[in-house]
Amino acid sequence: MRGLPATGKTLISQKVCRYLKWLGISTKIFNVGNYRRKLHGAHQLHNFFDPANPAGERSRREAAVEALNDMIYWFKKEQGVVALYDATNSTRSRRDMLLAACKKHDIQVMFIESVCEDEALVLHNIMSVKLSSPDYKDMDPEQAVEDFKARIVHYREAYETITEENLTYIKLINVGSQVIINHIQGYLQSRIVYYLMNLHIAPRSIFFSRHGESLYNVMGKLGGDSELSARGKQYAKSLPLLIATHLGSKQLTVWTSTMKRTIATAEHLTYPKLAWKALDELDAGVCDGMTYEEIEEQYPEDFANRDEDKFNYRYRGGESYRDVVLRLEPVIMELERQRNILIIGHQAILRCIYAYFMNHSHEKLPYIKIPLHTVIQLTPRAYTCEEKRYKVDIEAVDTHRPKPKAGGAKPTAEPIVETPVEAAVADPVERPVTDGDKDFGATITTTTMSTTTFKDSAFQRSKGTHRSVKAGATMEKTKEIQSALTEALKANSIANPAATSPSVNDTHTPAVELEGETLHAKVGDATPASASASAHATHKVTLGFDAPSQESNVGPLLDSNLSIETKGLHATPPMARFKNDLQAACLWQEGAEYERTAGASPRDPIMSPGGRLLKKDNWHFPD
Ligand SMILES: O=P(O)(O)OC[C@H]1O[C@@](CO)(OP(=O)(O)O)[C@@H](O)[C@@H]1O
Repeated sequence: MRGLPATGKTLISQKVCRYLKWLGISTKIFNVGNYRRKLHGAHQLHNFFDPANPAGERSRREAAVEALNDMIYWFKKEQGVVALYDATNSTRSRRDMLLAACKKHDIQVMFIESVCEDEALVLHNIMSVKLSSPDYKDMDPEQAVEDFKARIVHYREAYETITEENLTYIKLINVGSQVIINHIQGYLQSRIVYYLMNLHIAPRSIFFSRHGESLYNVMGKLGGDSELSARGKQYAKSLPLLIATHLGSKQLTVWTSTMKRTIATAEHLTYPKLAWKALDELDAGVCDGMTYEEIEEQYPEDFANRDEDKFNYRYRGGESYRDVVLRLEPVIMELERQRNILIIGHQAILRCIYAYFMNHSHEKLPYIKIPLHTVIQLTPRAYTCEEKRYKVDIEAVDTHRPKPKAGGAKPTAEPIVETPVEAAVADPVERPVTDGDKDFGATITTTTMSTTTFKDSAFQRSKGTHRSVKAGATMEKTKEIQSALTEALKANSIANPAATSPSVNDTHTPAVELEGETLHAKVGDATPASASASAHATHKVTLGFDAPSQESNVGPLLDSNLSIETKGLHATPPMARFKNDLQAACLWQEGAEYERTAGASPRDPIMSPGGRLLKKDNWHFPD
């Protein structure tokens, strides 16, 4: 970070950190102010920061060096991916020190400079965050403001803005009203730039509500696309008054998913509406339309795996919470850009979005309580979000399944994350449907979002560090299997010189295809080969990747030609959801084995019990 005191550096650091961690990228803030307070005590008055005060200068440099050392240690020893070095870094000499240390340890540096010429904004920042800092604890507020202003003057005397053309930087002028970017390279840097360009500090609230109770909720079934129950419809009618009570006359846009239950819940709201495909509920794949009990009975191993690591567990033919986070990334970007928004969504979806704003870990995220018939209002404050919950007095089933206790015991009644209801709203009031309301059905538009594909090498590495131990073990096992397979395929290739070549679309496309009973694979540098397998046998399906190009440098975690076998994994079969998504392949976990039914037409669509079309159309899962 770079910038004079009270220009929003800490706020920016915290937001970037929260965003990257939510995406699963190992990120940490190193705040030099905290090191200074620890080494030299809080309560330092403005002359400590005077560039003409050599003792102060030495002490401040000492704090900067300590923070820098810790940061480098974190990169090296804890496999950190993005560190936010939060300090003014206002002089060229401090910048040079930082650059030299990072270069020595092969760390790329991107400067984020915040320039704020708006005096009123700086004063607001001093009042809202600086006065509550330990630096001014027990000091008269007026005196504290004066002291802080004098501190800014000292920094301004020595301030040297970045002008070096060879440095990577983004300058945010007056909270992004002007943005200058220089030498931005790679996926992560451009993602951060895009994120920063979307931020604003205008006051606003984000409201969340699940759809009204659905018929499937009443039956305890997951997913599907069912209608609202009678109580759910009643909740939909109560929403306009509830929202108006807490929003007043401010403008609002309503976002729904493309599923019937969220669209029906928004029916009586007279604000502009938008239906996002990206907001559709977590896809439970073959379990879509089942109850938890049915899943436990029919897929006991999967059921246990999900309880063990709910964030990473991916339903057969469906999604994991991790997949959903990635799919929601464009929604988060848009939310940051927008003002007042009401999202009418689903349990899993709202957990992911709520976790982003409230900074919850991936472990806690899938257990966050988002009850039916409750509106949650989040209002961003200086470094946090203020939360209010309004529970509507219309009964609804409880769909929250808490994390089971270790040792296979039944779920505890205690959720991991539960926010108390802070405010309740009066009884819902029915309002007659007006002509204006009816028109809104037609104004709903559908935006189809595609899954984000990550290509940045640092990101790939960070995903690797988040693989569970099990997944790591799988990678090891995979290498063994790969070499055995290589041998088998080579032998087959010699025995069968007419073997056909697999189709390879790009460098990250799995170079293995199943055709009828034949597995085509490209292994190593060997000529593409094919291997036959006998009918009715359980097939081991192997994914192969072309060697990553030099530039993409996916690092040591993904060897070229690494294959991943689905036996022992419960991931989506290859070439289904993430055809070109290398990182998704790294996240597969262990689970049950797939079987392929010989003779089933590869083109026969397979529907989930809840009526969702399963995407891997040539696969059959054991009953
Ligand atoms: O991840 P878990 O806790 O199973 O919750 C997700 C489930 O919540 C449900 C309800 O059980 O969401 P919703 O009714 O909000 O669409 C299911 O559709 C979905 O599969």
